[in-house]
Amino acid sequence: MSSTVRNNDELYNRHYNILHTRMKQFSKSIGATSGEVLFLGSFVLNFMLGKLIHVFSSQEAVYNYYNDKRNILNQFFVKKGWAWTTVVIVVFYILILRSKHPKVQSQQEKIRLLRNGLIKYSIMTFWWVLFTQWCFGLPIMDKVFVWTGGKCQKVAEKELLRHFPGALKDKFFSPSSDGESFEASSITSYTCRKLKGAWTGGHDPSGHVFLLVHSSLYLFLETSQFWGSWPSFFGSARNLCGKLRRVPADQSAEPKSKLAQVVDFFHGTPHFIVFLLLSLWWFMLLMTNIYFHSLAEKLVGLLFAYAGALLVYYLPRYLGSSRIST
Ligand SMILES: CCCCCCCC/C=C\CCCCCCCC(=O)SCCNC(=O)CCNC(=O)[C@H](O)C(C)(C)COP(=O)(O)O
Ligand SMILES: Nc1ncnc2c1ncn2[C@@H]1O[C@H](COP(=O)(O)O)[C@@H](OP(=O)(O)O)[C@H]1O
Repeated sequence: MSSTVRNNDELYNRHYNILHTRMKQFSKSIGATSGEVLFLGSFVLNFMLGKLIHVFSSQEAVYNYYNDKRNILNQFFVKKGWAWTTVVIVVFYILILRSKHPKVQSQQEKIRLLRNGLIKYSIMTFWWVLFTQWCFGLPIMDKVFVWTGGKCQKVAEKELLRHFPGALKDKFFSPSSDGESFEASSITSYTCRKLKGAWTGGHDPSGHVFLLVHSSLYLFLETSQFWGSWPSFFGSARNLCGKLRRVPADQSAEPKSKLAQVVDFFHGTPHFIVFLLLSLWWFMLLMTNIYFHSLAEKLVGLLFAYAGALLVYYLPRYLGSSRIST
């Protein structure tokens, strides 16, 4: 080996060790593992990557299928994002309970796991509801918008009469200064969209950024307690691909159907389904970061998503609570 290559290797190892030690120190100081710090940080990376792509892409690349709000990934997955997250966590728990994982052997362990899982799911669901759906009136994201001067404007009278008949119209809406349309500051963004109004004038935190980061943090922090290692994860995936491609040597023996092999794989690797959804959420977050909202609005969505995970997963660790242990 030449001395230049050896020097480079030594330099690389030294830098790697410094980075590794710093990372460990930082993780320890905030009560998280190195993997968690990387995962939490990946959303900031996504944010910066989105900005860079937006700035450096040509117009043709900036306008495409993924910034069409009607694209199927947005309408069928993200817009029902909490429901998909719920489906995945339920399937994950079923697989873990059936997998004879060393952490869930006895009946007592299973009950404790389910109880803790349900408590954390309920709090995370409640936080999602408060931010995006309802918070003793308007959801938090819409409250922020209205408090910063935002309104639902340019609502045509025809639309209004269709959805707000009679006295309801006067309760919520007043005529705009243009004299041709109506406006309101106490209806949700959802209602405004239904009325084909313009949701403008305030700081509008990104619901998409919130939902995608909130769901990802929940799935990651909830399932990481059962994580094995990357080599075994990829090993299982490679193994499955090999089995699906291979023609059985003994043609006379009853071969396992491909479907049965895939089912076996999901049983043995319950994290795979979580991995799939996390990949989709990360990709859709990148699309939101490239094409939608202002930087500040996305940052507020991100901070509210971090807040939920801090409350449910890090605060108990910090307080040394044993009631909702992860
Ligand atoms: C130990 C196991 C723990 C898991 C326990 C699970 C228990 C489940 C219990 C029973 C199952 C019942 C079935 C429940 C179904 C799931 C509940 C839901 O999530 S229903 C709501 C689905 N809706 C969504 O997902 C909507 C997501 N969309 C939004 O929040 C917003 O559209 C937006 C923030 C993405 C954007 O807002 P916009 O205004 O810009 O469109
Ligand atoms: N990744 C994505 N793909 C497609 N549309 C997206 C998107 N992220 C955000 N949007 C759209 O951008 C708008 C603002 O999103 P949000 O406030 O939730 O961050 C929403 O439009 P609509 O409300 O008209 O559906 C939403 O559908």
